[in-house]
Amino acid sequence: MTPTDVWNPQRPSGMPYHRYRPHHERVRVPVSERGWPAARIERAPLWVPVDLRDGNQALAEPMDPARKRRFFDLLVRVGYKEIEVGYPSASRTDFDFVRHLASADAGLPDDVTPVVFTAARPDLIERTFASIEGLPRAVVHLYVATSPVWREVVLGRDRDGVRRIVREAAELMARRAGDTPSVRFQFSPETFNLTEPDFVLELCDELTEFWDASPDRPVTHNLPATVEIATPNVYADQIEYIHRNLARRDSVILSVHPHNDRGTGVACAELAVLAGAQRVEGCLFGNGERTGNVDLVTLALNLYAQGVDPMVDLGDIDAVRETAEHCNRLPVHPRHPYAGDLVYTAFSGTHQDAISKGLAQHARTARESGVPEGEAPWAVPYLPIDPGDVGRSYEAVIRVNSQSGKGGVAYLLRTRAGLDLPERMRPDFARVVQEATDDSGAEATPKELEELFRATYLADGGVRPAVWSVHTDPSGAHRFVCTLDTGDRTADLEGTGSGPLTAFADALTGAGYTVEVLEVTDHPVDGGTAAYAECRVNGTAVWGAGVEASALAARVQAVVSAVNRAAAR
Ligand SMILES: CC(=O)SCCNC(=O)CCNC(=O)[C@H](O)C(C)(C)COP(=O)(O)OP(=O)(O)OC[C@H]1O[C@@H](n2cnc3c(N)ncnc32)[C@H](O)[C@@H]1OP(=O)(O)O
Ligand SMILES: CC(C)C(=O)C(=O)O
Repeated sequence: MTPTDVWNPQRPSGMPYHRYRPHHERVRVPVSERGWPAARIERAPLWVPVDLRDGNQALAEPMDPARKRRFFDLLVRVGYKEIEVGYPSASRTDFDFVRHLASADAGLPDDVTPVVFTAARPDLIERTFASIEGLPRAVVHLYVATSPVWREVVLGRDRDGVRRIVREAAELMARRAGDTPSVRFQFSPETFNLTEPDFVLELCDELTEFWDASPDRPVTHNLPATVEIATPNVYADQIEYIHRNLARRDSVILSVHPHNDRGTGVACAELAVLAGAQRVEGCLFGNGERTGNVDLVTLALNLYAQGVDPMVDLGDIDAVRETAEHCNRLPVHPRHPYAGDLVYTAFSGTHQDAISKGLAQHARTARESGVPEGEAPWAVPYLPIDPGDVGRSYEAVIRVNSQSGKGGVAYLLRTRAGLDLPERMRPDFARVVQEATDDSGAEATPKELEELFRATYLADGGVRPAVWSVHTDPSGAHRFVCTLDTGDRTADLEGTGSGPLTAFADALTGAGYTVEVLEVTDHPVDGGTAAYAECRVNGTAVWGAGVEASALAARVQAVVSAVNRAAAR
């Protein structure tokens, strides 16, 4: 046995992993300098949603015109300024949608530029230009796959052959656009991440030159991880290499288009921006081919959570999500970053404890510094952003089940039922909740928690002071006089003490209870007072509670509740 066998007992999987080649054997990235590891993202890149094209082409049921328009309006509302609106040569719906945007009554905002997508085929390019006639501005986006496997298997061309397709398409585009500045060009070497970097540079530089790009009319070179196959650092190296070596760099908008096959689309996009990308294409909530395009919502809110303006307004994330779900006919996962139903919810005890302490601290800090809670710096454990910032309420932040602890239970009782249990009482009620949720195996809603609290502490029990009064004599001593109903009989009792409760405890000795009041607190509630008392009853410490119209009645009731709970044990 080697030392490794001691701590790593894993054995060969038996799966045919040898069928796959690592990325570095397929593409060599000639990195000589690497700036991205130390870079920071200090401003948002230009986000370009491609939901209406790449997202749409991945749907079993592509969007109908009404859904397309609804999605487009959402994207405009959120604040996207360049939007890929379709593949007009591919379907009548897409063609008609672009024509619709070109019509006077479409209300295309002055600061929004539609992007239209085309393959490098003359008939498709012609149709694409026919679709944008009358649009005040547009980007025509040309794509051709460039990597060895796609060249050989799909296109049946070598590097020169692909260069010729690109060149001929570019010529036709330039002819159709004339020198109108309202049409700009975009090029995507599809499968960029699998392509030899020198070939990408060759194609991009040639187009920059041929289209005569300038800082006033830049060309967009968009470098897709069409199928994500390497770790994000590799993509970052690829992007940085192109960024450093592109010709006429100030006339090029360097864009990326990550997919998410390895589940690292977001990381690829972020590292690509560190590496020099200025524009990111993706889809809301990561819809798109296979495992999806990179998720633009996550990217924007990741920046937001770092104190960087995301330049899009996601303040009502549920409305954004509902529209995307409706248009795509696909649900967003409950655990989806920032937007899922459960992402601001804690079920587990220690998380709930930390969150409720954090929220209380946040409220205190805001109060003390005189700023609204929604403006105060955010530092609440387990919640990377304030749910309120994306339109989520705090109501669902803490939910109770059998894995919850006293902190979460107390938080819900306080915030949802107005009952602020003293710290030392919380474990007592948490045990009751634990038993109930262990039995049911289900979550306890705030309403159920309140009912459980009432059933545990406030229900009528064995003894009840039917009539009672407290008298204070001039020396300050208290006398408690009551008729105690014990269910099967009543007894007239009287006791004295330094306060009303000690006098009541003294009276209870007449009914056979030795009661010592150990701790009692109260606070106002709607229409009265809630009181909590810990009493030693016949030698056992027990908590009780009362909710009554007056503070004294609530305190007396809390002692009665403790006595009854002790008797029921
Ligand atoms: C990574 C991406 O997302 S790329 C975008 C993919 N999106 C779509 O395909 C959605 C819309 N597409 C369509 O509706 C259709 O594919 C159309 C209308 C564009 C073309 O349809 P068809 O003419 O029937 O061709 P088909 O769909 O079979 O595509 C295959 C052909 O396109 C060629 N092709 C693939 N990419 C390109 C390209 N970028 N430029 C030129 N030709 C291309 C293939 O080599 C193949 O040609 P071949 O038939 O000579 O072998
Ligand atoms: C062609 C580009 C933009 C694309 O959609 C991809 O590679 O996924």
